Parts: sequence; structure tokens; C-alpha cells
Amino acid sequence: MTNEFEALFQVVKHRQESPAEGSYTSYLFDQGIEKILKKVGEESSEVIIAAMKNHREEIIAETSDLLYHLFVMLAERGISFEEVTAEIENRSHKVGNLKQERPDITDY
Ligand SMILES: N=c1c2ncn([C@@H]3O[C@H](COP(=O)(O)OP(=O)(O)OP(=O)(O)O)[C@@H](O)[C@H]3O)c2ncn1[C@@H]1O[C@H](COP(=O)(O)O)[C@@H](O)[C@H]1O
Repeated sequence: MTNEFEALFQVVKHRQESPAEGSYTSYLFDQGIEKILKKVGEESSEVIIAAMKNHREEIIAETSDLLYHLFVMLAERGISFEEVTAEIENRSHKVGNLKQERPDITDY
């Protein structure tokens, strides 16, 4: 699974380094961070809507759109795929992440 993600990230990086005619990825890099973040926002909303509708194919399609646009954002900000996977790996050693409920305030 990580291999597909890594391969997609490599394609994105390649487009960043060598823009290609007719490439949507190159178009995004050319437009800049505001456009990229606008797409991340749009695609996030579309994932939420698809999940609310519980429409299986739509959830998968919109999640794929969101991941792609997140990868473009990471590349634009100079963050490597390995930095994110290292963070995920670090977290995998921790369990019991549920925050304890705050005690009720009884003294004012
Ligand atoms: N994974 C993706 C991918 N996911 C989504 N998209 C594009 O993201 C866009 C999102 O659709 P929207 O309707 O929201 O946006 P739009 O109206 O087309 O574009 P805007 O005017 O809103 O920017 C579509 O044009 C999709 O084709 C992607 N474009 C490219 N890739 C990958 O990037 C590779 C290189 O693609 P190019 O850069 O186009 O050669 C491809 O082989 C894929 O692996």
C-alpha cells in the first residue's frame, strides 16, 4: 500500500522538478500554494460529503483526490515522503492515545 503512495509522491516530485505540458500537477505547481491549498480544502469537503452520504465509490474517489492534492502540498512545502512515514512510524509505538476527560470544575 505504501508503495502506491510512494510511487504517486515520486510522480508529483518529478513533475515539480520537470514540468510537463498538459500536466495537471505542473499546472498546480505553476499556480502556487494558494491554489494547492484551495484544492486541498475542496477535496477535504468532498470527502466529508461522500462519507456523510455513505457512498462507497465516492468516498474512495474523493479520498484518492485528497491524498493526491496533499502530496502536491507536501512537495510544494519541501517535505519528503520519508518525513511523513517516519512520523507515522514514530506514532505506531504509542498506544492509549485517548485523552483523559477533564474533571468537572467544582470550585469557582
Ligand atoms: N492522482 C492524480 C490525480 N488525482 C486527481 N487529479 C486531478 O485533480 C483534478 C481534480 O478535479 P476537480 O474537478 O476538482 O478540478 P478541476 O476542475 O479539474 O481543476 P481546477 O480548475 O479546480 O484546478 C482533476 O483534474 C484530476 O484529474 C489527479 N491528477 C494527477 N494524478 C496523478 O499524477 C500523475 C501525473 O498527472 P499529470 O500531472 O496530469 O500528468 C497521474 O498519472 C496520476 O498518477
